[in-house]
Amino acid sequence: MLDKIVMQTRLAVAAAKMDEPLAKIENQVVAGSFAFSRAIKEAAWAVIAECKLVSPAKGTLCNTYTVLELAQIYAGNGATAVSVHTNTAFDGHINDIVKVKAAVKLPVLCKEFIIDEYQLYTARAAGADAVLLIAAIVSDAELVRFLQIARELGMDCLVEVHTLAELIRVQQTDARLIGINNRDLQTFTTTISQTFTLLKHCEPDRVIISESGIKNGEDAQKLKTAGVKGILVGESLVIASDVAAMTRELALSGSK
Ligand SMILES: O=P(O)(O)OC[C@@H](O)[C@@H](O)c1c[nH]c2ccccc12
Repeated sequence: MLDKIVMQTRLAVAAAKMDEPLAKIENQVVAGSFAFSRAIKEAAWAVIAECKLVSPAKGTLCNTYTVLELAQIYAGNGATAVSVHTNTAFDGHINDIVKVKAAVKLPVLCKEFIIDEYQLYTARAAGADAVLLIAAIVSDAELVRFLQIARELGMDCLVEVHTLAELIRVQQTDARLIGINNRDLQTFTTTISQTFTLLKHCEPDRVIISESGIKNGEDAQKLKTAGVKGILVGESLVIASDVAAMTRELALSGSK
């Protein structure tokens, strides 16, 4: 699944570059102000709420709300930041970032499969405050380079790991924000115990976010107690019968 998405992303980036060369986008880019990491550090408990309408494994998750409506519900109910999928495998589009940024004040994370620096520029040009960098799909050299470019663009990186080997690689860089993905991107199965396992190996000065498979306030509470700074939640929010109430549950249970 991951390989297929990455391959399609490479093709999409190549096509986008032909359409709009990097030189052109570079002119439109205004540097950000690291609003994402600031919001997370200032929060006692950070909830990054994801607008995820479609998943490649499960198909349509939500057709009750648009990306914009979800972002507004999250913003009104205690979320710290909003995550917006821009990859076509999740039915996302880079313009969704533009729309969300125009409507809510919260910092926005661009949820992409970043394999080329071109995507860092398009994310920032759309207004993203942060991007996801998935350790499994980049080399060590790319990771360092992407972190550097994002910093120059005033954008934060949430660097995602799923295994101990990836965590060790990432902790050799100066990445501050590390996301432990509870989902195995090869099989798409999730278990929050992945966070408990890897947390023991995290250096104290890294800010850790637990990602995926978080079902409710009880899971959030356990993760907070274990020592993570926050959570990234998509599916449980978008399938909830009351999205606003679920957002509040996740936000409040972590601060108990
Ligand atoms: O919907 P969930 O299980 O709450 O997960 C959200 C988020 O963590 C997930 O969308 C995600 C995190 N990293 C990824 C990388 C690729 C695809 C998806 C993801």
